[in-house]
Amino acid sequence: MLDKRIVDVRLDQLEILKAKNGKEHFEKQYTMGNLLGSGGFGSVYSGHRISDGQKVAIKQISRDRIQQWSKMPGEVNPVPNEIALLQSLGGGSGSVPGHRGIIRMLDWFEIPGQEYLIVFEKPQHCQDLFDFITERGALDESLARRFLKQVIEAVQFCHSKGIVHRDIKDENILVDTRTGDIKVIDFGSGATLKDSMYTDFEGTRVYSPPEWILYHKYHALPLTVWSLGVLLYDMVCGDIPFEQDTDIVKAKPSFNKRISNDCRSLICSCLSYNPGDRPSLEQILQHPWMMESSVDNGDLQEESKIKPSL
Ligand SMILES: Nc1ncnc2c1ncn2[C@@H]1O[C@H](COP(=O)(O)OP(=O)(O)OP(=O)(O)O)[C@@H](O)[C@H]1O
Repeated sequence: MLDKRIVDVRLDQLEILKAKNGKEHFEKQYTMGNLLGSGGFGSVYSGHRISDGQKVAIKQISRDRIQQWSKMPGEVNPVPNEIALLQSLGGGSGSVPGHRGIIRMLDWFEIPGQEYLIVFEKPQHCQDLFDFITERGALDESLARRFLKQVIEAVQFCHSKGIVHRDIKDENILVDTRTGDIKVIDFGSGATLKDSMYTDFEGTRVYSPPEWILYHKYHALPLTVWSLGVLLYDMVCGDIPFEQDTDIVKAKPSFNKRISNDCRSLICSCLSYNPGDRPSLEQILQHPWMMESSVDNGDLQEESKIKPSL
């Protein structure tokens, strides 16, 4: 005969599942609007929270696209790794304080057998950095510095929480076009930070370092720093430095724009062929180019006067 306590616990778990799961439960709280973007792992829609009208972004990930699952405290079933990482970074119902440079997960839902819906804050006046650069062309160095500094601070926060993003790139950075504040998004390729070697990678190949292309191995910090080098080049030159594997493994970016020697030296040191020759995040922040003064709290629209195309 079944122990009554076990039956009660199972029924409690069922109640939790019923409360958390299901499209109906989602639809009572949120509405879904236009497609904002889609990528390898899912589609992202705009939407709003019914209770207060707050604008949100809703990421829909179909179950069969999910590669990594995690056990999360308080959850009966494993959840997509992305949800577990976002929760550790202060999202969802967790009590961990978040970081202003990292997108906040507000909620998530499982649609059993089909998909997951992750609800994010949607900053006002935001545009991803890929579109921002596509519209404006290469950014001036002071704006690139301002963005890079914020990205590094967000990445440092992730590392302090034991998480590595592994897909830092322009498409995964949202810019508030009024204030110049940025938020890192898309932890779908992230992982727990460890000192040992990684042999799996779901990030973006053109942002990945020679050691991944050649040997399918890398350490978290040099991988991150390489991607920051690609990102900085992309911001100041208007496009990424390498398209082909053969160019990545040469690790010799050629510069099609006039940029300062200090900026060039920082890019080249992040894009060092040997992972051990790349600077740490702290060393990047101390680099002479990063130390140059820029209008840190300035209004982005003020700066945009330089480029009347906006
Ligand atoms: N919180 C958000 N607020 C506003 N826009 C967002 C938000 N999250 C994502 N987007 C938009 O949706 C796009 C895709 O988001 P995201 O990178 O998380 O999805 P993905 O399916 O993992 O994409 P990929 O596979 O290309 O990395 C982003 O580039 C951005 O333009």
